[in-house]
Amino acid sequence: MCGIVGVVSHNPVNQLIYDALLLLQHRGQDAAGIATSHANMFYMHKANGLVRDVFRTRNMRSLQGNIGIGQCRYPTAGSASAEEAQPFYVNAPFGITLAHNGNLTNWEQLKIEMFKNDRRHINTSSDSEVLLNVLAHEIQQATSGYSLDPAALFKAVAILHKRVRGSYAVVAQISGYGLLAFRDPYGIRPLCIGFNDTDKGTEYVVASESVALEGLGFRFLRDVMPGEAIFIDNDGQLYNQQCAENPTLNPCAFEYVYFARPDSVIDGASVYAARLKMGEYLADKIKREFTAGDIDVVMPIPDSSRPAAMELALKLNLDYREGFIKNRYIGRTFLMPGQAIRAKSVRQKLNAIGSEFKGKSVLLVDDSIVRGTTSREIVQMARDSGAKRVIFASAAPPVKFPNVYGIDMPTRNELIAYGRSTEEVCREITADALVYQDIEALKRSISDVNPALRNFEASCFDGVYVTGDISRDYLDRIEFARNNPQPESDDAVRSQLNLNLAQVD
Ligand SMILES: O=P(O)(O)OC[C@H]1O[C@H](OP(=O)(O)OP(=O)(O)O)[C@H](O)[C@@H]1O
Ligand SMILES: NC(=O)CC[C@H](N)C(=O)O
Ligand SMILES: [Mg+2]
Repeated sequence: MCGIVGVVSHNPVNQLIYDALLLLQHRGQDAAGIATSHANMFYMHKANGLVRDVFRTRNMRSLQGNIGIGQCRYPTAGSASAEEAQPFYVNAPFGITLAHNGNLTNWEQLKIEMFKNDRRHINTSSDSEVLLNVLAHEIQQATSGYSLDPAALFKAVAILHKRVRGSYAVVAQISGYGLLAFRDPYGIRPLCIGFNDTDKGTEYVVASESVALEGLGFRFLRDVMPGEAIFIDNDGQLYNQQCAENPTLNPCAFEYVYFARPDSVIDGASVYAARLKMGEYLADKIKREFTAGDIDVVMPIPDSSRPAAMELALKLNLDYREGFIKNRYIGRTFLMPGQAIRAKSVRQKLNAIGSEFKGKSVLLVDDSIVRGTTSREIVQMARDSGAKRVIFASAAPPVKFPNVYGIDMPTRNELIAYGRSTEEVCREITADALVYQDIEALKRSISDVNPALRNFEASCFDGVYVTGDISRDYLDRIEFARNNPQPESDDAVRSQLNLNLAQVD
């Protein structure tokens, strides 16, 4: 669930892109990169690590130009090696750099096609490098002569939509021309546009979340529509075109549950308001399943569950207390690579305030339970602190199915709710009782905020894959690949694990 940003300005963009990446850091903690362009030259710096660690003053100085793109990465395909940090670059046609949020489901097939038919060599196992090469090839095909116009770019994106499967929100920079941005025809991953009027003319930002626009002092213009492409030329002129034949909007429900920042608005729905609604619907269910007196106090598991837990407590007329304090220097554990570091980080990240638990029946609320890493540790911490009874509630339904659209959970067995009933999950996390949100209530939580949103990509909850091309065979294959990693990518993952352990030690 990477964060991407593209800026076209009348002034240098390096600091703007850096600031936007800091605001999108919660979407990807593994690697970060920026590519700018000036006088037909690209300047790029990317590496493994958090944004604040990747860019030194000397790197920032070298990133010249009034146009550029950036990305913070949470790997879902290929490996976590620095070679697969983004943006990616190809030198022809024109010179293109690209940053991608999402996950392609036919990238292996495309990689073979690219080599056999299009004579393009792809040097990593990143789906995003494949995506860039498809784009480059189609721009080459759509262009006649030496110059490029928006119509040719839109034609290239239209053909790309036909070749590429999966989810993709993209920003790409074309040397000497401008910034191209587009979103897959199902609108799975978010992408929005912001603008700022200056005395030199309008400048634009395209970013994964509206929080990045606001943080830069830009105003929200609109979301990029599913299948739509936007082109902003170097002079700041904006062009747009619908490039898909049957676009439909199916935003990822997990963005609203966990990934996005609560202060973002995605596809017209405030993430914060949706999380409050999740708390409200979950409270209704708890009211049905418990009697007054069963619960003394409601506590959130920081950070992401806070709005839901707060609203739930309000609806149940119960005390809301902060029983766990988060270490602000530890990142999001779910996004960390490998189970060992995730488990270690939960204890480093959260610490209980003993007095809040002693002799009480506590209702712990989290936004979701995925692998159960957090909930297992937290229930134990509550008990160690003297809780009389520990009830756990999840503002999202059980996560039972692999995700193939940009959340790194390709194997069923890693999901604690796979093949288990609610009672069995409850036993696994050693809670006294467990309540999950219902899937319909989750969807309603988002639709209530924006009634125009009726369809969602919610495959990890309901097993429905909106792109329609995900077979049982495909799921078995990605599961096998994850359980039997190639020796090279094994090394890359190990070195990344060490790097992340060094960060948290
Ligand atoms: O069942 P699990 O596999 O543990 O995954 C779910 C947990 O991971 C996330 O927290 P995270 O620490 O990533 O980030 P947060 O601070 O935004 O809550 C999420 O909010 C849950 O707490
Ligand atoms: N989470 C994402 O958006 C990942 C982008 C891309 N699939 C990668 O692995 O780099
Ligand atoms: Mg959490």
